[in-house]
Amino acid sequence: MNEYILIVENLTKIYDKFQLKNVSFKLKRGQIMGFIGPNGAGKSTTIKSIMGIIPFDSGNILIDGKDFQKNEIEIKKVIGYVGEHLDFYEHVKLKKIYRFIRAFYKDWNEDLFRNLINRFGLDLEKKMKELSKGMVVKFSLALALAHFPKLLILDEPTSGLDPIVRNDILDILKEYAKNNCSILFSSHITEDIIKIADEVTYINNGEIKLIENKKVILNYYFKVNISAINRLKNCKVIFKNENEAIIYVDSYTLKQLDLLPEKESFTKISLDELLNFIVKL
Ligand SMILES: Nc1ncnc2c1ncn2[C@@H]1O[C@H](COP(=O)(O)OP(=O)(O)OP(=O)(O)O)[C@@H](O)[C@H]1O
Repeated sequence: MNEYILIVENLTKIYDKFQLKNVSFKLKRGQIMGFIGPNGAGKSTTIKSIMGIIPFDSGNILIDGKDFQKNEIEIKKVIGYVGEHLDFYEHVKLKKIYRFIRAFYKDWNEDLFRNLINRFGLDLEKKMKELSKGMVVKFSLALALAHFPKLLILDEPTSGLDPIVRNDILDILKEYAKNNCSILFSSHITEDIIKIADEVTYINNGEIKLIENKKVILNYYFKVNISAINRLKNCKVIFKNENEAIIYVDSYTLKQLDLLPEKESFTKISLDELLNFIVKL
């Protein structure tokens, strides 16, 4: 079995005023990847290309070891997707929508679906237009999870939701990933990514800028004054601008640095600060 549930290789999509440029990344089975980027960075374009919602110009997408374009119907059965705009039919009851979607999946687990509906406090007799935004996301998530997909792809699922609903959703996602399932999760809300992601991928202007383990960023990435770089051997420069650099310092070097005055000018960096740094490069 392929170690990676999702491989994106050199994905290119050309719009008049925007391009996805050779986007490549890999998602391991059982891992959660946070896909971070500012507005207009190309997150949705990447996700829609992976999902086959929009055609792309070049590149390869392998899901569960298979070429997506050649095996689209088969592959869609192992993916769950919650998109950015959840425009279901407003006047239709949830029970009608779910029965319609259920018919597409031979692996549909009715007990799991009912459990999620109860846990989320949803009423299947309600019409879509009667749901709050949080309820719509929860309903979409229940639909996406009920056929127990190997890969769950979520495009900004928590944006615009209050912290209580967001936490509910993040808890469900964490539980789901424990069963060796994988999640690709785009968000502006780095707080959510900190809570659940294993890996973090940064995108800006249609280009992947960084792919890194979240704990590595939080523990071993530092912001330093540019003047300190030359004096710091064994430190890998990740990004730099005129005044500052983001460096990676391994744990051995970190211990040595404790003895040096330079350590004073080291600051740990949050996922948000790193995004700001990348955007301003
Ligand atoms: N159908 C389209 N035709 C032309 N340009 C498009 C189209 N769809 C998206 N774009 C452009 O592609 C760029 C990337 O958009 P995309 O929706 O992928 O960004 P995003 O990172 O998901 O942003 P956000 O966080 O705001 O949702 C934007 O500049 C957008 O205007």
